[in-house]
Amino acid sequence: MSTSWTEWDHIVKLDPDKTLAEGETFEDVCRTGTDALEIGGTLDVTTEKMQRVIDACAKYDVPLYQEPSNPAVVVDDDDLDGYLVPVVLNAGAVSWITGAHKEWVRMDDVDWERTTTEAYIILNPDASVAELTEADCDQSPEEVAAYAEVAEEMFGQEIVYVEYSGTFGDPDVVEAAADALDEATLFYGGGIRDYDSAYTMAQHADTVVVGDLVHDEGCEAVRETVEGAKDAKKTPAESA
Ligand SMILES: CC(C)=CCC/C(C)=C/CC/C(C)=C/CC/C(C)=C/COP(=O)(O)OP(=O)(O)O
Ligand SMILES: O=P(O)(O)OC[C@@H](O)CO
Ligand SMILES: [Mg+2]
Repeated sequence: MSTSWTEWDHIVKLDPDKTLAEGETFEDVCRTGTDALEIGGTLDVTTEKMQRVIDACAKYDVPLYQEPSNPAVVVDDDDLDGYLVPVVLNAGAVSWITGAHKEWVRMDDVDWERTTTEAYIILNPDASVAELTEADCDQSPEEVAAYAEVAEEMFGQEIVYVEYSGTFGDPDVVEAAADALDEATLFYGGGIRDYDSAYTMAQHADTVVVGDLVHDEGCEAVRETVEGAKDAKKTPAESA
């Protein structure tokens, strides 16, 4: 499968259960300068809502990935570049580590060419995804680094995702995860709402994920986070 995420600095995560900011369209979202769209949310996602977002984004030139929160919402659609499937390393309920995946393989003819996993480490205990998966969010930077190494070296995962959904996380934790990784791509998501927060996390993470902001504030705010993420990747010579 393609590994285009190795080139991404910024992702917009669209929640099919949420509306866009007033007066904005999916075309506006696609034109923010983000490198890819991920479609997914924890609560109240259906295939119909998923399909609506895929159809609205398909004609623009931005990579489009589904991030299914359970096997029942996976949409089979050629307009998708692929599927990024969470595996929650610090889940309390084992179903979110392998059980849901086993059921998915039983019920679907999985398109492995277009499927890869994201090794989630969930760190905001107040997020619905933490509640759902009964994640143990009490993790030191060293423990998060160890999870990241397990993902890469033991399970061969290509993407590690430090997830603080809904709140801005600890940059030291993200730095520890980054230091633990060799080849895998590090995603960071949670509470990125402006240039500075994007810049700070993109100094450590390979890719920052912006979710709620697109729904709450809209595309102008998202564009600033794209700039922050891109600027953090510039070499000193480029920034001069
Ligand atoms: C095997 C298949 C196909 C799916 C299972 C995939 C797994 C393990 C999912 C568990 C974790 C999960 C629900 C991930 C979704 C990622 C996500 C959108 C997290 C952010 O959600 P929140 O921000 O907490 O939720 P809301 O914004 O909906 O409140
Ligand atoms: O909604 P926010 O807080 O931006 O989080 C983004 C993403 O990591 C959620 O899965
Ligand atoms: Mg959310």
